[in-house]
Amino acid sequence: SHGWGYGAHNGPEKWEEDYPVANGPRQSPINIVPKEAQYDSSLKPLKLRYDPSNANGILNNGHSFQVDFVDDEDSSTLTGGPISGTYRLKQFHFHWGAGDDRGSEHTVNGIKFPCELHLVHWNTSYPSFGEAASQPDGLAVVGVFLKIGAANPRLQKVLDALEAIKSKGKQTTFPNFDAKTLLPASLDYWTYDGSLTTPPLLESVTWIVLKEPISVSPAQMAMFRSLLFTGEEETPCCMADNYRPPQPLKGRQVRASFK
Ligand SMILES: CN[C@@H]1CN(c2cccc(OC)c2)S(=O)(=O)c2sc(S(N)(=O)=O)cc21
Ligand SMILES: [Zn+2]
Repeated sequence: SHGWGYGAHNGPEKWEEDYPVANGPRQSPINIVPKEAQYDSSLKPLKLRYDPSNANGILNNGHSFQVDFVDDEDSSTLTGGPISGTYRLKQFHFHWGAGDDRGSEHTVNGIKFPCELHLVHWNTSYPSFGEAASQPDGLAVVGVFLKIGAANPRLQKVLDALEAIKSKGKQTTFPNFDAKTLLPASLDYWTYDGSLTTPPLLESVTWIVLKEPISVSPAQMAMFRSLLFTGEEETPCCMADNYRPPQPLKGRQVRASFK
């Protein structure tokens, strides 16, 4: 089937054909220009409380891989920051490049990072994730940049699971993982109103992009790139360059939690 993807025939330039919201007023990702971000002293500190026992499984969904969390209680939550109420952690996943010069979705002053982590949360004022995903304040995604440096031992635990989910549709159990260990020391962030960066591109995301990156080594980047977009029966195609480029700001304001 001609599902969406990141290739020449089904990639980001083609998504508008099936998802016209691709040209909407609050699309993501964007290029962040720190000098143009407005410091907002009313922004609260981010509060991320994750219970490692909520970690459930790890899945190759053919676009990225995601670690899914049990989200039927308020045990792994995001509160504070730019949002009001309580949002539950549903999954985290990554976007990365075939080379270290690209891979992130958000950029900073036009700079691309080799990888970007997204922690997806949904607003518990709605009855379910699916309901929340269609509301303007339904989702909150925390974005964390990865930059080339020393090997990241906390990330390694995730990467060690990838050989079991090499091809599309494969999944395995992934118990007892503390997603907080993937966060940098500083929770300073930029925030703006945006969308999912993959189809269905719903304009329901409050983006919270952390200023401080975490490290990843070249060998660890190679492990991301060892995954396949393709299923076991198909001609193998390495999973990489699974990022949407920055979208027009269309008058939106980016706020900073820090001076
Ligand atoms: C494939 N899309 C990912 C999976 N999801 C998904 C799956 C089905 C329906 C749906 O919307 C109703 C969303 S998701 O909401 O967990 C997210 S968030 C997100 S990102 N890059 O903007 O952080 C990518 C995806
Ligand atoms: Zn993402």
